[in-house]
Amino acid sequence: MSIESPADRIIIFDTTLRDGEQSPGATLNVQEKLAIAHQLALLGVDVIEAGFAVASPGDFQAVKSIAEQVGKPDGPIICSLARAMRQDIQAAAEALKPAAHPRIHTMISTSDIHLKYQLNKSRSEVLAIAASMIAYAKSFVDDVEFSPMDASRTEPEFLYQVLEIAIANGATTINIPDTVGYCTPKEMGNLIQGIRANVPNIDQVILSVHTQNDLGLATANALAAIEHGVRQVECTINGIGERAGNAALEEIVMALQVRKPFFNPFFGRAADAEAPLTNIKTQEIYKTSALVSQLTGMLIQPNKAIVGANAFAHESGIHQDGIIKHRQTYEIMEAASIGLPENRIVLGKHSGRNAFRTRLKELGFELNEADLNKAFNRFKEVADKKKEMSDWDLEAIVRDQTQIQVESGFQIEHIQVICGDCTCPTATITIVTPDGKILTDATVGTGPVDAVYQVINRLVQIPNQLMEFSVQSVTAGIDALGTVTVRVGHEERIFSGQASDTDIVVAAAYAYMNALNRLYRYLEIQRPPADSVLMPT
Ligand SMILES: CC(=O)SCCNC(=O)CCNC(=O)[C@H](O)C(C)(C)COP(=O)(O)OP(=O)(O)OC[C@H]1O[C@@H](n2cnc3c(N)ncnc32)[C@H](O)[C@@H]1OP(=O)(O)O
Ligand SMILES: CC(C)C(=O)C(=O)O
Repeated sequence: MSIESPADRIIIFDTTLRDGEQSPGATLNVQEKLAIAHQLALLGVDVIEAGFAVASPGDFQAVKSIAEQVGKPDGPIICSLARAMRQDIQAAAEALKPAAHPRIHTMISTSDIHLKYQLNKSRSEVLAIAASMIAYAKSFVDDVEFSPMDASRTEPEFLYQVLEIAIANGATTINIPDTVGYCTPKEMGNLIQGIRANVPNIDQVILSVHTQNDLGLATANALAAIEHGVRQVECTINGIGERAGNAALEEIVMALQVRKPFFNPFFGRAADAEAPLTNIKTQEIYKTSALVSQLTGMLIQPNKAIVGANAFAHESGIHQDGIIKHRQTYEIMEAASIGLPENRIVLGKHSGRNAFRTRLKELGFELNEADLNKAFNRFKEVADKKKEMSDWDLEAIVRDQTQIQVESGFQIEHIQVICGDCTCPTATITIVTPDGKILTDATVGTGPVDAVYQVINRLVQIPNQLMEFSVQSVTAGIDALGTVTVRVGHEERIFSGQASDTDIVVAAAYAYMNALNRLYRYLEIQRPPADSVLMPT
């Protein structure tokens, strides 16, 4: 893809795989990052920030694989973050080599508080580093983005000076981060206005904004920046990211779509102009959101704008009355516009493979034969226990069955649990180890889940701490599928796992095993063979 006339629309820079992955516990492996990157390309994002190549061998490999497999000539720009340091820029350039459109995103702090306490550098030193490192990045790629970190708390005159030097040394995108989510929308507008008025040549580069959500203002700040001339926004799916997260892609995109007549004049268009303000295929939003939530284990709060379970639900009588009479009395957008499946009942235990495949296709899932068979077998098992199968159930089944399996992990063979108010909860579990051994053990616990987790721990023997456990019902009704999400900690890292079943104790066992398999895989990569050098030195 190319960005020929950035003034005409908003460039969507997705940083789910970089800033989003900085959410505690959202660690993704390379295959998971690739799956999300493919979906982001389908969604139509312009730029994918695939990671921070120097951060770890895994991040380097993820950027490289995404550059190879998603960074096609007609695909998005693939970007890696790099501190304003030679080793970071070299790692980014190396990992991005296979991309048709590579971008290096380099950054250095500019606020006095960061200079004094973190970098221990003077303003003139920071100016010199920014100039030389942007020029260095430019020696590898044409497309260089520069971020003055903590820009919103930087003294404006110094910020203007840094940006002027960044442009003079070849930056093609200037990104303004509100790193600690401190700005209000009015201040953000003034900041952008000040930059546009005081930085020479600023209109020759793409002006971008990166807003954090510490005060819940990330989307509002991004929209305020757009009103003042910013043409790229950095955002993440479901708003995940460091601390309280980033501006949510789906909120910005839908605000620009639903309120197009309001935003059009800021692009020099007539209020009723029809062309979209982004390249996003909004019907892919729901699917992307669900995939990111599943793979990161970051649940979506039910009242989350656009993608929350309640976002299109009408509970109260007066609202329902209005909706029945005329939808738009209480709805400003249609669920279908974000690709939300309608809760229609379509299939049951007597349905065949053809109807199953057709319905999945309508829901946007194109499965290969092996995945289709796995999902169909599971569908039949669930349909035996559950009278009505909704689109939501089908989706949970497909995601469960086709989720990226951690290679060489532990598999649960059988699980049996006895519990009740006059018995000691007891779990018996058989697993297959990565090297093919079959092991069985049993124990009692304070409750069925405790018993199951104790047995799994005894069988798997990977030290870990259960940090979070949650159960969500996929649909209403006593026979609903339950989705269990767990997070386990090991030293400084957190790993998540998810699984669905009509029996939530079974779902809990599989979710825990999924998380432990991720931890197991992580521990395996910590011991790479001596000849595997992933990062340039
Ligand atoms: C606002 C943001 O989201 S920025 C992105 C944040 N993301 C991450 O940090 C995730 C990935 N990070 C990492 O894996 C590690 O922090 C690494 C690999 C980058 C660096 O690891 P380490 O070398 O162990 O350094 P550590 O993380 O302890 O400290 C950061 C160092 O970078 C320096 N630094 C921070 N930002 C910059 C910058 N933009 N340019 C140059 N140096 C910088 C700090 O001053 C500190 O250096 P010091 O140790 O000499 O004081
Ligand atoms: C790297 C920059 C853009 C960042 O994430 C921030 O400042 O929050």
